[in-house]
Amino acid sequence: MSCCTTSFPTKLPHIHSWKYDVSPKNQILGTLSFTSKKKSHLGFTQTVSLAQCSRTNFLSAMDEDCKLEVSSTDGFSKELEIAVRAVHMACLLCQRVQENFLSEISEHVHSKEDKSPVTIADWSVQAIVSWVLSEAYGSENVSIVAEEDVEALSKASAVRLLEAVVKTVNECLADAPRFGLKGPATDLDAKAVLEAISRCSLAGARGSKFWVLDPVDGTLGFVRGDQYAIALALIEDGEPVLGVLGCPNYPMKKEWLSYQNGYRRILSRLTSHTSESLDKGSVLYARKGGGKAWMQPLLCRENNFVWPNSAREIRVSSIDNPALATFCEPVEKANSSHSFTAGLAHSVGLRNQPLRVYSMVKYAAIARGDAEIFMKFARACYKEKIWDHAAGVLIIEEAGGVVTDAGGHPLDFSKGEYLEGLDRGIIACAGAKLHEKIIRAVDASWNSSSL
Ligand SMILES: Nc1ncnc2c1ncn2[C@@H]1O[C@H](COP(=O)(O)OS(=O)(=O)O)[C@@H](OP(=O)(O)O)[C@H]1O
Ligand SMILES: [Mg+2]
Ligand SMILES: [Mg+2]
Ligand SMILES: [Mg+2]
Repeated sequence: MSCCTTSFPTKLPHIHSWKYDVSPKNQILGTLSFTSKKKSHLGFTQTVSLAQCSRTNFLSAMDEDCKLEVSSTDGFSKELEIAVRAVHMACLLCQRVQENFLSEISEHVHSKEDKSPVTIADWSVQAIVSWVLSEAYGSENVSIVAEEDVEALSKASAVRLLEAVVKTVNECLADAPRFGLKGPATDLDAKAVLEAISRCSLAGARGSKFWVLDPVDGTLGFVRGDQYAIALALIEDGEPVLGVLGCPNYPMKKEWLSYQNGYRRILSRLTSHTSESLDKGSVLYARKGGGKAWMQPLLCRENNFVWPNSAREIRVSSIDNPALATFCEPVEKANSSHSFTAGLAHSVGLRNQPLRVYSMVKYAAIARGDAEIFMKFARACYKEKIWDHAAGVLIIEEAGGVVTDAGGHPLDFSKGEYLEGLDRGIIACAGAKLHEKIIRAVDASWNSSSL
């Protein structure tokens, strides 16, 4: 990641370690990472543009024991930069909508044909991500596959609903400059919003390069005031190459995840804390092949929405002893068999209670090292969708983890809307040792299961 310019610090009293790299032209470009003994700096990454800073000047400005890390700026940088910003915008949009929901849920939640919930946040996020990507690359050059369509929104009876979506979209796009993005010259009208949503057609899922978006993953968690995620990935030749996961109710600190009684409770705890804990959410991202994944706090009103944002590298947990490991699974029994995973947990020697969390926040928890295993075993008749997994899979892999189906095969993102050929279920682990144990346990107990 590069682009954002900040002044280069010449006096660094708090910095105790740096890593550095220098481009062939003797210039330092990219992301400057540092660690510092000062608590507020610890583990953070400052994104800077150092194009004007020569190696000689730079080295002489450093303390002797300093190391500077500059991430490589390859072809994905601009795409990742824009995707991260779009997801940040989407997170703020969802936070605003969720706050309104908590007072009048029933008026805002609509049922889709399959009886699953959909809200103005799902449509609005799809519209703004589609709009931002199309503005950046030209709509004819961008292919996006996303969960929602405009059928319900386009009905004559849905006029008020559509108005609410248009209003939410425009409020969000008005904030684009805060994120270094250009908003529309004038507000989008209903036609433009519907067009942005419907541009994300499933047909794109068969191309060689396309974006995959779940505008609100875990809509049930969202309407219940609990965890949910915004998931954006770029697929190239059937594999995720960029992944961004926005987790608006999953702050930088692990302990908030265990609050399963909803957002209200989390909020009341947060407001009684210092400004540090006012970060209510996080955005995780990774690029394929870098072997690194990152996490940023959400910009928030209390911090005056300052961009560029800081980022911290994340890594999976080093725990490989099942007795110490925690596994995550869906909240809803209908989405994954709790009894089958309970049997697996017992046979592998997992002792901790399962962490039941809505949405791809489960993937985020593994990537951040807050849990070690994620398992999902849906009913045989259910086909997993690519947007429910693409971003999370890449982020876990780049953070050092392993994700496969229950047969140990990588998930196949090359066959359209669904993860075709998925063997039984999905298993994500912090490390290969735990992963092998789970795979073996699935084999041993599958035939006697009713799945
Ligand atoms: N029957 C069934 N079986 C398996 N999976 C299903 C099923 N129905 C839905 N889904 C998809 O699950 C997504 C939410 O998954 P979660 O892991 O978050 O489940 S849970 O909400 O915690 O129970 C959810 O994503 P969203 O629609 O984006 O919320 C669905 O794509
Ligand atoms: Mg849905
Ligand atoms: Mg989903
Ligand atoms: Mg969704």
